[in-house]
Amino acid sequence: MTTDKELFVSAPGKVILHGEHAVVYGKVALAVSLNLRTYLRIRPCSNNTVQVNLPNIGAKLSWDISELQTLLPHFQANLTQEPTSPTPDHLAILKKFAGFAEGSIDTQSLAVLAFLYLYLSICGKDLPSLDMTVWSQLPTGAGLGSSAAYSVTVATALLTFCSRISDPRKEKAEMLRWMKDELDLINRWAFQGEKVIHGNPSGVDNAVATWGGLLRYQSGQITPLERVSKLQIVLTNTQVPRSTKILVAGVKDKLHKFPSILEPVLSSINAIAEECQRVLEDLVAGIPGDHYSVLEELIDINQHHLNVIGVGHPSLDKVCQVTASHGLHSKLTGSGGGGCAITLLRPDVNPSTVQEAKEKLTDCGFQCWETIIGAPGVLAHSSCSMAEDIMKFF
Ligand SMILES: Nc1ncnc2c1ncn2[C@@H]1O[C@H](COP(=O)(O)OP(=O)(O)O)[C@@H](O)[C@H]1O
Ligand SMILES: C[C@@](O)(CCOP(=O)(O)O)CC(=O)O
Ligand SMILES: [Mg+2]
Repeated sequence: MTTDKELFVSAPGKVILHGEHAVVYGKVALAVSLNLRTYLRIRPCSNNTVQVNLPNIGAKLSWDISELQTLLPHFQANLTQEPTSPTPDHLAILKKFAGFAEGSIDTQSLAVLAFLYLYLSICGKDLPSLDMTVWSQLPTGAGLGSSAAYSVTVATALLTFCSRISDPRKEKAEMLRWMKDELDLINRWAFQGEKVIHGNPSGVDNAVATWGGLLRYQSGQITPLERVSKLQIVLTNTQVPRSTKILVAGVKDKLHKFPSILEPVLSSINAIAEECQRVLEDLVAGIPGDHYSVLEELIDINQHHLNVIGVGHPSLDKVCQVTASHGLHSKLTGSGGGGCAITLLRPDVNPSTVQEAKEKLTDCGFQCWETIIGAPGVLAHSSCSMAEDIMKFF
């Protein structure tokens, strides 16, 4: 257990350029981290309780260690070094313990279950008394990977707190990060947290939140794409709430109902992601070509495919119409069904065109902002290095 009083960790949200939903079925996804982060503070308590404060979802809970210890017999297998998957029995036990009625689980309660699962699995040898607060710059449930940033910060904090990985603050390094093998362990535990929240996640979201930057992801294979050009995008939040778990389940049902119709669509989405990577690499290599026209066409085709698999929404169609009327191309990002869309900006785009499109989108009740992509993955922070405008939430 770390001796220092309190530890801060943070992890970025993400946008998926191409490959959402198809990546759940082993296809390629291209995803990039955002400069919006989730922050977590963890500190030891001396009152034999575990206190969890989640202001973004209005949850504040506390349990006695003695109560939590009654659950340990069900988590013995988890005490191995290897991250273990939550089973239906684990989730039923945790729902009952947390007082959540079976079947009535809203996505917000899933955060509590994910914490309990990770706490009992990672710290099970000697349950520590602790106080944890998580606050995020990311809108939750909007397709920006808030669940993954949450799972990565919780896994990182618990692994560091229980000395399962090193405490980077002791290394006095410039950027407080972990070694590759420790980041890999963080990512694999965070994936277990995503399984509680998403049901059947691909792992792309927690990979981006852990490693940061732009990466290619396919069936657990993570390929950082440092040598590709940075894209300028506008993020639009339709503010339409939705649950990734429900949307991912819906695609699974449709795929089982129409396999010969849906499988070619998923394969086409895979080809779009591959072609996008090729174009981005040509861009950075200075190979001549109308690269941005191709990138725009890929965005349009993929958006139509995402509608076909059932994860579109009228609000997302509206974003596409408004931006298209300004010569810009957009697609949903993340699980869809509302949430966020991305719009590609050409380097030579007229700033007034972008401003007009953003004003029209705002008039539709959407929230939109230009964003910087490629932020670092999970980081540790000393209290004194935390920005004041973040610290006010802790
Ligand atoms: N800052 C946070 N605090 C607490 N829970 C969070 C936070 N961010 C995300 N979550 C959990 O993740 C859920 C949203 O996950 P999901 O439906 O996958 O949407 P997305 O990952 O696109 O934001 C929330 O309902 C909550 O359970
Ligand atoms: C739809 C999916 O491909 C991405 C989900 O992203 P988000 O939770 O909506 O940010 C699911 C997954 O890859 O786990
Ligand atoms: Mg999610």
